[in-house]
Amino acid sequence: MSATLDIVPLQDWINTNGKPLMIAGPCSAETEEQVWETVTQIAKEGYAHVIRAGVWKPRTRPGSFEGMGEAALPWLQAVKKETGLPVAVEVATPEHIELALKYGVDILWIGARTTVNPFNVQEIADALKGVDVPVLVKNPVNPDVALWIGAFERLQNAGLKKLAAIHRGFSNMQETKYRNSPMWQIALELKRQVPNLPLIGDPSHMAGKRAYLAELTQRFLDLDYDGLIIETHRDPDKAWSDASQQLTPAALGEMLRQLQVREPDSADTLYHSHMDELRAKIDNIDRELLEVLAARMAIVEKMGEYKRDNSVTIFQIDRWKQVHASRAEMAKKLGLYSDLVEDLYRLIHEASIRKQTEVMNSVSQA
Ligand SMILES: O=C(O)C(=O)C[C@]1(C(=O)O)C=C[C@@H](O)C=C1
Repeated sequence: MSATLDIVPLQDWINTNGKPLMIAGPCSAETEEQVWETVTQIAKEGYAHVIRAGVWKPRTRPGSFEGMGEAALPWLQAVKKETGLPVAVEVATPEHIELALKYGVDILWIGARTTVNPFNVQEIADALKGVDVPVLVKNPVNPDVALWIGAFERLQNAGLKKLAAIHRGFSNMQETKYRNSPMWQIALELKRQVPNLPLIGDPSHMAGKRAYLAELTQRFLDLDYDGLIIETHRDPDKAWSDASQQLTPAALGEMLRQLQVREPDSADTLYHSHMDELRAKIDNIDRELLEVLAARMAIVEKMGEYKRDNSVTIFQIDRWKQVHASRAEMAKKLGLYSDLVEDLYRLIHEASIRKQTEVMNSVSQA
């Protein structure tokens, strides 16, 4: 599947001089002074193209700081005037949109907990009809590419063309290294289905801890993301929200300087001729791989016919356990990722069962 969206390229609405878009700012706008100090330090560092700050905060449980609301918007207006940097805030309701636009907010984003709900997204889209403002959409908390794309389609139907996606990771049940699981394949699938949609990485919410910010940011850059949104606070440990994932504007500058920014392609012809050779090899290997898979499937089909004609069940647990275990052993010896081979055989087994079910439901030729 793929979706066609009419998107204004990122560089046409924000000039980053060809560099990845960098959105930085505190998790929440807490006080006028905190916003002022944090943003002046960011501006001094010189890496940010946009300032972010949470004004309305969706919190997991009631009772924690839920944002300063409208009172914080003039503070953002003031730092925008002082630094010349555009400002971005999260919106979740038509009222938020009305207020944000009233105070000259330049970029809006829709949070992960809002993207999950098509009713909310539709309300936001309706409120934005006729407004030419860039809107960034965070991935829904559950790993559902179609739901994420659906949010863009709703905004597009309302006439919005300055759109971008933010990958902040996905909620998980158990304790994991990162607060939100990256599930890179979901974001890459979004990019495959909507290639012209800019993709921005959010290492702060993905990591949940400042110690992991650098490695995640490097991953985003290596996967050729178009930008980053990172939380930074003048005094991170005293932040009113997300204290453990923020770092000072100077520390963020230091982190960014340590990163390797690689190019999406090379101008070197030697590089291209080597790559072409290697890609031709991969093309051949993939053809062989698929031919082997087709040969396996033909045997599976034959087995289905014998099972049908002898009234034997499709699923053969003992044989399957044996296949599973022996392939895992082979994978280990070959130095292959064990989860790759496990996933592969799960898919192969599913396909075998599907094929044999088709055979069972067909009439015997005998
Ligand atoms: O060995 C069988 O009975 C098969 O049908 C083949 C196969 C497989 O794909 O390897 C498929 C289904 C069974 O559950 C076990 C194994």
